[in-house]
Amino acid sequence: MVADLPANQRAWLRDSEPLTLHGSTAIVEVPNDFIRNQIEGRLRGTLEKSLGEIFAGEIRIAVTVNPDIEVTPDPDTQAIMISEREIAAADAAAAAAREQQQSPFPHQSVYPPQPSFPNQTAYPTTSPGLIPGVPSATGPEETEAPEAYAAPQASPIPPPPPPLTPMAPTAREDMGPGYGDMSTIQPPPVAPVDEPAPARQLVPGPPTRPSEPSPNVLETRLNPKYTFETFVIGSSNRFPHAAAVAVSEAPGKAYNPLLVYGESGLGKTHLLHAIGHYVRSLYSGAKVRYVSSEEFTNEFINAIRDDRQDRFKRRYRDVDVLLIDDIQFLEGKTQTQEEFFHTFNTLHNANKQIVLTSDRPPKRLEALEDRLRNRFEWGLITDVQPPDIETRIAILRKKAAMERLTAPPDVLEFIASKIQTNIRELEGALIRVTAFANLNRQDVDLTLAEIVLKDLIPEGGEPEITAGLIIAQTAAYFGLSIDELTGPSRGRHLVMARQIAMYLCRELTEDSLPKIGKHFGGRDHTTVMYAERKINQLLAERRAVFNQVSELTNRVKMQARQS
Ligand SMILES: Nc1ncnc2c1ncn2[C@@H]1O[C@H](COP(=O)(O)OP(=O)(O)OP(=O)(O)O)[C@@H](O)[C@H]1O
Repeated sequence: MVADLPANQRAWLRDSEPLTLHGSTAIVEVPNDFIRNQIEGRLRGTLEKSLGEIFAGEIRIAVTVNPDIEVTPDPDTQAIMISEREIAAADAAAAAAREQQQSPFPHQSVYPPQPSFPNQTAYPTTSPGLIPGVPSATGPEETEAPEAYAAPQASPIPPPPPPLTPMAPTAREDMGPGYGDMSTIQPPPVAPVDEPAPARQLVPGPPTRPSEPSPNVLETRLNPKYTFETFVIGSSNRFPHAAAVAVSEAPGKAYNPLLVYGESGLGKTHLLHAIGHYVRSLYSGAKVRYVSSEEFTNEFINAIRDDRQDRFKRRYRDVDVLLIDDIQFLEGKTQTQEEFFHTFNTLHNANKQIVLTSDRPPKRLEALEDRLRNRFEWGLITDVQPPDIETRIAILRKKAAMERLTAPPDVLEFIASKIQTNIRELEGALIRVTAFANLNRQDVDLTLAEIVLKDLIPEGGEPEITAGLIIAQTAAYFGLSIDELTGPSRGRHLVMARQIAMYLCRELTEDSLPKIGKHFGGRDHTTVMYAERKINQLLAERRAVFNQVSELTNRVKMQARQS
């Protein structure tokens, strides 16, 4: 099939190297952005079909740029048009490859090569963590201040990667010395761009010092705890982790977009934030923006309402890395999809990195426009799976060390054996067990863990729990009306009840932070984050809170089973 390609298209493959086959994704390295764009824009379908036939199954291509690959010069003409001799040689090579059912790439004799991944282990040994500046809610008034993170701490930095090239080089420059006159090549189809992204170059540099907050540090809204350093790698997430590291080290070059999908609580958001931190630690001044697609939608609606679309556009198009969480929420929202389509095009055309997460692969995002779904498939798609028991134990161990929670290995193993899918629940169980021990001035042991987890994990499977049920039960438990619980009042008693209800929504439902905020009178997602963190902390400090949370959990679960 490759032999049937026009000569200029075969030229793009000539210097491409198949790197590894991971599941159904074939990773291909190319020397520069131009060739990547050509392969992604024009050859993807052909190559995927060809590989699909060879491997007798569906194969996706992910193209990454490796500037170390030498572009082979054409010795005769120094032009893109390949000579008859080369065509014949390429044909012969391709035919041989076909015969051997090996590689569709003209210059590769063995496919797939040994599994490997670029830059897999290189990430900072010290987190470029940001310091949380969260206010405490001790006064009579509710503290609903959104999470505000101060400047990053100075930390040792890894050796800087090579500078990123400015985006949008001319095709001629980008093809390298061997291609000579490019006039015969048609540029790849370029998506419409509303506004060009500013041409800025990311320069590797030292991390920002705390005394010198970088201009956009508050804008990034990254959770300081979600770094690569705190991310436990196991077989369930090795590939998405490696891909996340690769895009952080070479934003806009490695895979663009990178899309990570998987079920709730498996670390997708953690990876997004980790990319943000790592990019910021490697490239000083890099503009990184994290947003959930629900917030994107809300901000877009507000921008239209307030007639501030220009500001909105600038906010999302003038970035080096856009991290967008839970894109499934764009489904069915036509106008927001339209806006995101243009945002995506502007960034992608400018070689700015886009990373997306979703609860499903793009193919299954049925209520998404084809053109958007199609773009999501341009780069690398990878999934996170539920962790195996070893990874679950390692996550608990790390969490215990980070939060200074003492729990012996048999207890960690017990918790890990009981909670098998959602890592958020896994962490929640550890916090509850250690909090219970703390309140009773007891050591954490298996008997205690069994008691606590018995309440948490009922026999006979999990009933479906909704935010509405939690709100109704919490209101009744505290003698409040639902309107009071979800309304604007900030009396101390109300605030605690509301924060417990938010915490339970986070623990017992799969609703996202913005969605939970919506259930509580349209509060911001950062208010929900704050409530979750505060109740987690109070569980270990105040017996009353522990008891209230435990009793309410039981009531909610019992009610859910009955309905
Ligand atoms: N591999 C991991 N190592 C350490 N912690 C992890 C790992 N995976 C997930 N976690 C932790 O589990 C919790 C849930 O993860 P996260 O919020 O990233 O999940 P998610 O896939 O984005 O879920 P959702 O789709 O519901 O938003 C977080 O506290 C996160 O730090």
